[in-house]
Amino acid sequence: MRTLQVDLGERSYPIYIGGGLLSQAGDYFARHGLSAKSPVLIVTDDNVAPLHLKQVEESLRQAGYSTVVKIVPAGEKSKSLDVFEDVMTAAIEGGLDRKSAVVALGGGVVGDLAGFVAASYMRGVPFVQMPTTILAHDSSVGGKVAVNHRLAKNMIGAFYQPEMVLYDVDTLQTLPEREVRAGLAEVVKHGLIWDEAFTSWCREHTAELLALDPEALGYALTKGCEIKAHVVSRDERENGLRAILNLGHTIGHAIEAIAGYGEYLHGEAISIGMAAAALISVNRGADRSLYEETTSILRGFGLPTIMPEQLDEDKIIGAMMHDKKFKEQQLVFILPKSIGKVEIVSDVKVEEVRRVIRELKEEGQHV
Ligand SMILES: NC(=O)c1ccc[n+]([C@@H]2O[C@H](COP(=O)([O-])OP(=O)(O)OC[C@H]3O[C@@H](n4cnc5c(N)ncnc54)[C@H](O)[C@@H]3O)[C@@H](O)[C@H]2O)c1
Ligand SMILES: O=C(O)C(=O)C[C@@H](O)[C@H](O)[C@H](O)COP(=O)(O)O
Ligand SMILES: [Zn+2]
Repeated sequence: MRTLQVDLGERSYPIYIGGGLLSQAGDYFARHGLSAKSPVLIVTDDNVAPLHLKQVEESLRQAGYSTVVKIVPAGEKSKSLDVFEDVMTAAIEGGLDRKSAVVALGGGVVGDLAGFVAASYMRGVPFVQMPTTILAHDSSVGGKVAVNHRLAKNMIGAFYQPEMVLYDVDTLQTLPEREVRAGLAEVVKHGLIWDEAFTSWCREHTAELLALDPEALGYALTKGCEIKAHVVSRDERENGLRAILNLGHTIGHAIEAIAGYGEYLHGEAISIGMAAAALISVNRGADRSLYEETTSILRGFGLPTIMPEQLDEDKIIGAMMHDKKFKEQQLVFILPKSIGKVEIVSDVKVEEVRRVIRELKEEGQHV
């Protein structure tokens, strides 16, 4: 078991990464002083519930906690105000009080949704992340919680940090292959923004990661969490540095919104976005090898790097303008400088984006 720390100055919280952690949930709750006198709300989805809910409930019960469970439909569509209201209803009907904890047991969808409930219920109650996807090594750390609006991703949300992250990596063995690939996109992102050596390691261990080799996966997720924790610890509310975690997201979020939530998985959309960001850098003078290396790593994980023909250029641009990264009339892009290094750029012109959308569509015609 490894423990990392997110250090926010006034407070800090741990990320526990290891096997068998869900069946020790109750002990961790007690150790972190979470109240056993108030009911705990476990939010999960209908894929995760049959796999992992029982052990969490059992462990909490043994430690003296009573639980209320809300199971939401699996998938991105559950990051909505409607489902948010359903979870709130479960919290009120379940008698949660200000000392109650909300647990997110699942992937990034459940984490973002339950986190926003925790931030809002009675203006904020304790929150615990129990991630069960590879992608959630990213989403469970750092306190960004949100639901989507029809027009834009993560539009309604808050910064709300958990009490702890309990990452039981044993759960990952049941992930469908497409989710494994999509989750690894954020692992690769962490390498591309911060650590050239880790990016090379990911390339060299692609097969082990795709095969869910516990040792390789444990290393990659610890490294990914470490990079994320480090960045968030330096800039919790995205006043500067934290924006680098958005590599690939300017275009990626637009793809998710215009295609209809869930059509492209988050990891798939940001993979295309990372290819686009590298190509913008190349069009601005970087060596073409930057784009080629980036896309070859992503393709190695079976991730998409071309722009699907059916995605309308004007709609992508329109959706980008609704994103949080469009501010003061400027589009903020994270552009790679070299593998492992990025810069935050706010002078990317819409014409440059149109150009890469077309170029990435043309790439598709050659495959
Ligand atoms: N808050 C953040 O900082 C942050 C960071 C990255 C991504 N996100 C958000 O995270 C979301 C994507 O997260 P995700 O990819 O985990 O999606 P997800 O939560 O939809 O999970 C993916 C799928 O895997 C299933 N699943 C989950 N755990 C499983 C397991 N152990 N075994 C079998 N199936 C399992 C789920 O039911 C779902 O169908 C997006 O909404 C994205 O915007 C947020
Ligand atoms: O934690 C962050 O900061 C990130 O940007 C991580 C991203 O992977 C994640 O998808 C995040 O939800 C995007 O944030 P947003 O502010 O662009 O909605
Ligand atoms: Zn992301």
